[in-house]
Amino acid sequence: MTKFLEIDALTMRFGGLTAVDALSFTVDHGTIHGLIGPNGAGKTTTFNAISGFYKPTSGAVRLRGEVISGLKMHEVARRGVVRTFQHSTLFAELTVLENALVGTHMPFRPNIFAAIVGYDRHDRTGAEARAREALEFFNLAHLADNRAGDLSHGHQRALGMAVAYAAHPDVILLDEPFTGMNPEETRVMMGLMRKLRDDGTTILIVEHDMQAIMGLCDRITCMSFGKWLAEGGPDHIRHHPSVIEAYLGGARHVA
Ligand SMILES: Nc1ncnc2c1ncn2[C@@H]1O[C@H](COP(=O)(O)OP(=O)(O)OP(=O)(O)O)[C@@H](O)[C@H]1O
Repeated sequence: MTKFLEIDALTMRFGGLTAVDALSFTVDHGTIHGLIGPNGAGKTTTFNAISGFYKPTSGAVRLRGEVISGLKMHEVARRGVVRTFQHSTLFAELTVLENALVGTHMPFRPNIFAAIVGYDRHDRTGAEARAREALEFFNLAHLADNRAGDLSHGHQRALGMAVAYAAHPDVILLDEPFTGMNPEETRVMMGLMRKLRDDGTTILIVEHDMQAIMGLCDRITCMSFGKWLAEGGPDHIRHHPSVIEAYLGGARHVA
């Protein structure tokens, strides 16, 4: 059977440093899959290679058997894999709805301003319906006309996901979505992610908040020094001796 999202012997070198070293794992359709590991393990680099931000030194990423590694970011997005960034990439001066509109055109136009002004009324109507649907999905519809920069931190992160969702992706890559969130915002965000998964979107998530990862993920891959270290459900990973050792070496605790 064709694997859904397959990372196959992915390797990424920066000069003499091998940040990701022949990493292989598979993300199943309709799951929340966590990618964890101590600082510097290579998680963000892996994300960047999957999303098209980096071209891997060797190895491949395949979606439903089709190679997507080495493509440009918007080409990867067009094939259904969209990422959010560690830090907010919203347009603070634009409204919430306008930000979501940018998302509807993410797979098609790298030029974001064209997304707002550069297409005919028919296109805009369809795009606006999709943008409003995304806001509805993330409980942001009542804030559509607010300036994105005026939203609370939690709402801004939800809007970041709505922008990604507006592109109707098959896979959303989330890079540290809980950073800077209070427990209530984290709880709400976890609910939104489950809703997204139950709606059929596959999620690959990098996150340091172990409690959130353990409570959220169907499956977890742990990497260390660029290499695959362990994989399994939260209970398997939580008690895995190599995982515990890797984290203790980095003075962190596994929840
Ligand atoms: N553009 C780059 N040029 C050179 N080295 C890099 C580059 N990006 C990452 N690295 C190095 O690759 C290694 C892996 O970094 P990466 O950011 O992927 O790890 P990480 O697991 O995401 O870490 P963290 O949890 O701290 O975010 C590190 O040693 C880092 O210094």
